[in-house]
Amino acid sequence: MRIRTQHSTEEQVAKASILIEALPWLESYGGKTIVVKYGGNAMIDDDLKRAFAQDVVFLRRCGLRPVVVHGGGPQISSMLKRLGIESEFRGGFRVTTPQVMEVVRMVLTGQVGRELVGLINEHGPLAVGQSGEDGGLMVAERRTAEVDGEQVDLGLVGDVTQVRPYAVQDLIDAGRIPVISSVAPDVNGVIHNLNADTAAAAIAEALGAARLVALTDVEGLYAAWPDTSTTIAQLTADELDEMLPSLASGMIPKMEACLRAVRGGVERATVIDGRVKHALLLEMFTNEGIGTMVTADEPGPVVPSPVGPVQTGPRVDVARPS
Ligand SMILES: Nc1ncnc2c1ncn2[C@@H]1O[C@H](COP(=O)(O)OP(=O)(O)O)[C@@H](O)[C@H]1O
Ligand SMILES: CC(=O)N[C@@H](CCC(=O)OP(=O)(O)O)C(=O)O
Repeated sequence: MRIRTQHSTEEQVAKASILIEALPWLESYGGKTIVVKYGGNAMIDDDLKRAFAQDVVFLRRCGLRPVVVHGGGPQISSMLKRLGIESEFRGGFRVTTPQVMEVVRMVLTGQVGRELVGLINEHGPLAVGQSGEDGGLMVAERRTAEVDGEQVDLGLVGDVTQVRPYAVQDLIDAGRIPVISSVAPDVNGVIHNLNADTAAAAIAEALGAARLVALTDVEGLYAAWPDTSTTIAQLTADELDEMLPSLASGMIPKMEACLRAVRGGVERATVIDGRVKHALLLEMFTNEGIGTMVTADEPGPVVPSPVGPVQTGPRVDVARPS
């Protein structure tokens, strides 16, 4: 026998209304691909990592098609420190020598990716790890960064020029959750270090994802960083384009990635606070959402809608398998 704990009617209704608030969003996103970028700075707490894994599984079990693209900047920095290898960031990107590249590849694909796969798979055999190298997923091209008006060399840092999303699509179609690390070869097979936000945007675009959601360690995009009193809730691609030159450090690649995604056909790109437990569920299934949302220049209302992503034509070359 089990005695039922008594709750007030208000408590019961409050619980049910949370589920009911989620209903139109579940209907709207059912069957859609959602690319979630999990950043290194939001993945340093074990409790938060477990909650993140639960959220991703929740999306999949609700009929959405989540794909995780992960970073691991702090984890790379800590391994480099242990190995006594110097590294620096310029314009938000890590200057990557061949020696640093070996560590980046080892930490992202061999350590951070493995850990995320393990956490998701505590809920069932869902996650499959992939690097940008597997199945020729991404092709990189060496890039520079603008620092104080000048282009600086970053070493083996790449931008994404081509995505072959087929292996990822196969996994999604089979009910799996791809977990992708941000390294990729150039056309000569030389492995490059990709900023994970950049990789996530290119993959979201190539998959025709409805949403790109990037978890980070701030509330969203602050209007006048380093002042943190005002967080922008929503802005258009044009408004973001204007703000980009004034942005600092890690926000540069992150907001560039959001811009690229929405200009490439992703309906909305959002930066959310990964320090908040279950931030992903709050963003996906509540009316208010959290963080900063970037929309196309003439955004539709941010309400549940059964219409598919607006396709403005991919900026990355989506190669067909030969
Ligand atoms: N306008 C801004 N709004 C919010 N954060 C900013 C802004 N400009 C710079 N930042 C910095 O960018 C950081 C997020 O980028 P990054 O450290 O690369 O995150 P992640 O590891 O999650 O990819 C924040 O912690 C903050 O220090
Ligand atoms: C070129 C470049 O800077 N690459 C990043 C890759 C990892 C990453 O992007 O991790 P976060 O998402 O945790 O920042 C780096 O080496 O740190």
